[in-house]
Amino acid sequence: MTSPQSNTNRRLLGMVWPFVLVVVLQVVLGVGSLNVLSAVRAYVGGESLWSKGQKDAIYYLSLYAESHDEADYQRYLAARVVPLGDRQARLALDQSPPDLGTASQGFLLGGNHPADIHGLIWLYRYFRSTSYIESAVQAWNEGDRYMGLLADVAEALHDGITTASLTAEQLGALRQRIQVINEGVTPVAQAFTDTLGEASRKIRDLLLWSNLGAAALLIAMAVWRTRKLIRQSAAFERALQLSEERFQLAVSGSNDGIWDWDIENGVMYYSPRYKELLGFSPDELTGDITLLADYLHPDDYASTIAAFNAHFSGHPGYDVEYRMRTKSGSYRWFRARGQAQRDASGRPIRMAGSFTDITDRKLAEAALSAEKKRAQVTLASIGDAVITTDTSGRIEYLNPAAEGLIGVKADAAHGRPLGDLFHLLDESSRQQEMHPLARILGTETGEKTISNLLLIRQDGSEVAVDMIGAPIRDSIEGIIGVVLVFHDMTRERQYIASLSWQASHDALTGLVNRREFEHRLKQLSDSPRQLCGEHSLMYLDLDQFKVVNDTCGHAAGDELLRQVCMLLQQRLRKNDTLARLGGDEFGVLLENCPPETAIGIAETLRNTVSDLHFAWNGRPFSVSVSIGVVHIQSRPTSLEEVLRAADVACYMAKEKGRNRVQVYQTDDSELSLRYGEMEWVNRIQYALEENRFCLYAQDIATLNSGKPESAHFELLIRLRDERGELVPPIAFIPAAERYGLMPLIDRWVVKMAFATLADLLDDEEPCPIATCAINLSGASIGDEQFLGFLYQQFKLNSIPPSLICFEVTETSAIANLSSASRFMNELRALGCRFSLDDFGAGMSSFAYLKHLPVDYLKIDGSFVKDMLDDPIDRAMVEAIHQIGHVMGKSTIAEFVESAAVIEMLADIGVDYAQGYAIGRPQPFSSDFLLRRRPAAGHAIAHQMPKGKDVIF
Ligand SMILES: Nc1nc2c(ncn2[C@@H]2O[C@H](COP(=O)(O)OP(=O)(O)OP(=O)(O)O)[C@@H](O)[C@H]2O)c(=O)[nH]1
Repeated sequence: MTSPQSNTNRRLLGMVWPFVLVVVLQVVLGVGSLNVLSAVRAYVGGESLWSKGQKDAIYYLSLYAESHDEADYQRYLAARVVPLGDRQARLALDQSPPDLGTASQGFLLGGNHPADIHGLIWLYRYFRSTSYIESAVQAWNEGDRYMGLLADVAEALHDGITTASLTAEQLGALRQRIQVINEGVTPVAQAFTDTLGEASRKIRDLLLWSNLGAAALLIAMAVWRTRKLIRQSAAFERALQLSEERFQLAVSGSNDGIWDWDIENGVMYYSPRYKELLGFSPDELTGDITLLADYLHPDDYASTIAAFNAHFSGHPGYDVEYRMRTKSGSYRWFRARGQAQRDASGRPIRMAGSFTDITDRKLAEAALSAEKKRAQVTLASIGDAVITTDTSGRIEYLNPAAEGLIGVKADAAHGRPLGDLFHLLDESSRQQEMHPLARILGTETGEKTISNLLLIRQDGSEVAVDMIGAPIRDSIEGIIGVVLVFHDMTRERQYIASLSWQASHDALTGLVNRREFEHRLKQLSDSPRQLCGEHSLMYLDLDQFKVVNDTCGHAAGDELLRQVCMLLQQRLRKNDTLARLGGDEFGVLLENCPPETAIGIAETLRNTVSDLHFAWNGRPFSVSVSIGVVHIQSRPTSLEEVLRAADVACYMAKEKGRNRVQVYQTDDSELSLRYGEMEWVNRIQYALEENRFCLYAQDIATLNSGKPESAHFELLIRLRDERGELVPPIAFIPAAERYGLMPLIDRWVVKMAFATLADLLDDEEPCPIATCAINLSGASIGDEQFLGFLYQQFKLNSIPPSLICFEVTETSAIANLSSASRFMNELRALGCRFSLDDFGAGMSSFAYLKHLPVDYLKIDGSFVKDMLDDPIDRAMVEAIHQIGHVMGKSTIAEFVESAAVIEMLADIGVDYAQGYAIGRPQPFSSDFLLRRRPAAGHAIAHQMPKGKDVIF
């Protein structure tokens, strides 16, 4: 790996090498020039010595020729050493190869400075053939030739002198020759000098120009290189700018912040976007790396520092997610990524990176994770078995319900093919089912619901299941597996069986219920057997059953019902159907049973019940049953008719004193009457729909003053029949009571009465009414919904409750004693009053009276009517009045038809009287009410209850 330093050096070298080259060239040129000049100078100096040596040699030889002094000759020899040395050097250099040692010696002999020897040799060797040097060498050669001639002369002269053989002429000739040589050598020496001088100048000029040229080249190169560098720098700057722009674009496009940490100097740079992400402006948030610690979420501190340390110690890349506090104080999630720059020793010196807001991603991840957890918890907690497989059918996941269903733990099942763990059969055919995957992946939508399967486990045990399968798809690979959901149907099957049992049976007794009974009866009447068979239907109703309930509670009643059922069942044939039709009513269907046998069986059943010794908590009860019998074959009729006939027959049995069997006879007039009663059901319903009921009011007078109290009256209902004739209540009330229509009639009465009263009360005149008495049936009192209806009506019409007195019959109040007294107490708390109608008719009355919170006792008309003639009736009236008074209740006598009766009642002290002698019933309307407006100053003040909104 190359270090950044060596990279820098290489780049620097790449930039400056041309300069280095030129400088080196310049230096080489300079050094060469100096050498050349130095050598030229040495040659000039040498030549001077050479020339002087020549001249000295000629001079001393001329002197010797005259003086013949050996010393002069020796001087001549010494003087000629320099030219001879130079000659030796030249000749040594002219050899091939040159003899450099001899040449050096020669130059030294030539008197040259040893430091110049190298330059002399170098110049001669390499510039020998250049024109000026060559000319100089020619002159040097020529000079040496003269020195050779001089040597010949010197030798002859010395020989002649030393041998004294020399003649004057010879001497003269020799002197002449010396003179010639001197004359010949002088121009040569001059030429040598000139040539060298010229060469020296030329070389200097040459070197000068060379150096100038080199300098010019250097400048040119410097200019060229600088321009190139400037161009490169501009291009580099452009590229840098472009890169910076791209970087900025990328950064702003990525929406990331940037941080740059100069580790060595501890300086931290945060980009404006970085600061913006934390909610700061660009000139806020300055500081070093410690700033991170201030804003970092305490829980993320350790992991962030660990990531830094890991990266510094060699882990590639720094990538960490943490929460940071923003300027507003809230925390957001960020992802910081970075890379450290290191020095040659690997020590981090700088670190920079990006800073991304990942809060949304984190929230999405958290939501996804919560979703996943929810899905996992859901899968773990749902009752259905969920199995997922890959596309080859190998199991990937089982939820706990699936583990339970197939009897294999998820770990053991993982990776195994489905077929290893269980297989599926069609429940009815027990044929092997196609592999679920093949069925799911074979369909177009991929979803498949298969019901009625049997899942066969590894151990062979079976479970009834329904299966829903669907492919699992992802957005890349398409189908990646299959999910199978198995619903264990075992409980459903049991539940359905139980439901169907419950739908057709009575839970208390286990007998078939009314629905099933009617179904069987219908099947029988529809079947061909009907034609050839004789069947009978019985309707059984226990006598005074509610006495058991009222005195010992419902548990006792239930037990009695169970015991009666058991006994009845024992007395019936196997194919007979005994059903509980409701309450204490039972039905028996006797198939293929002649009338006489049926009557016999009915008697047996009656006797069985009356023989039952039922006791609860030691208290014995005598139990009996009334039975109505219908022979079905006797008159082919509809199912409803048969049932109604049996009901009517049973009713007649009750009417005749109970504990008896009554056979339905079509010509029985009593039965026909009851039967006709049923006709009223439809007529009443139509009358309600068509609003054909109307109200009459009958005055009730106070007997204290002997005058009727105009503002006290009882409302009486009438029905206008289809032909417009008035029908008295006695004609339809029994039917309405028996067939459950009284609550409807009561509601109609209350609505109509309240609306009429409201009209009058709207009037600003004083209220004329003291008491408006309204009859309520037994079915309505004690009914919570009816109570709610009354509250609503009071509120809707703003009727003061103290205006209303509800009349209930003694029998209906006693029949539902506890709920009736609760009902009365609630309304009395509101301000309403109650009177007990037909009092005395029941004669169990007095016992119950103290439990009933009534204000008035209405003495039954049967006692009042004949009291003038019948002392017993009179005594009854007196008794009722006295007991009523003792209990704080006012008394009202009904059926008062004469003034004598009024007088007698007044004598007894009875408080109020009602009857024809007081006033006949009149249509109830505003006129009726206005006629009863009291004299001024006698207006009746009725209080609306406090907080009536709350109460109503
Ligand atoms: N213990 C108990 N009582 C029930 C059940 N269903 C209805 N009853 C009561 O059975 C009684 C039926 O009374 P009725 O048949 O109207 O009157 P009764 O007292 O039998 O008098 P008669 O039929 O006129 O002889 C009512 O008091 C009901 O509340 C039940 O499942 N268990």
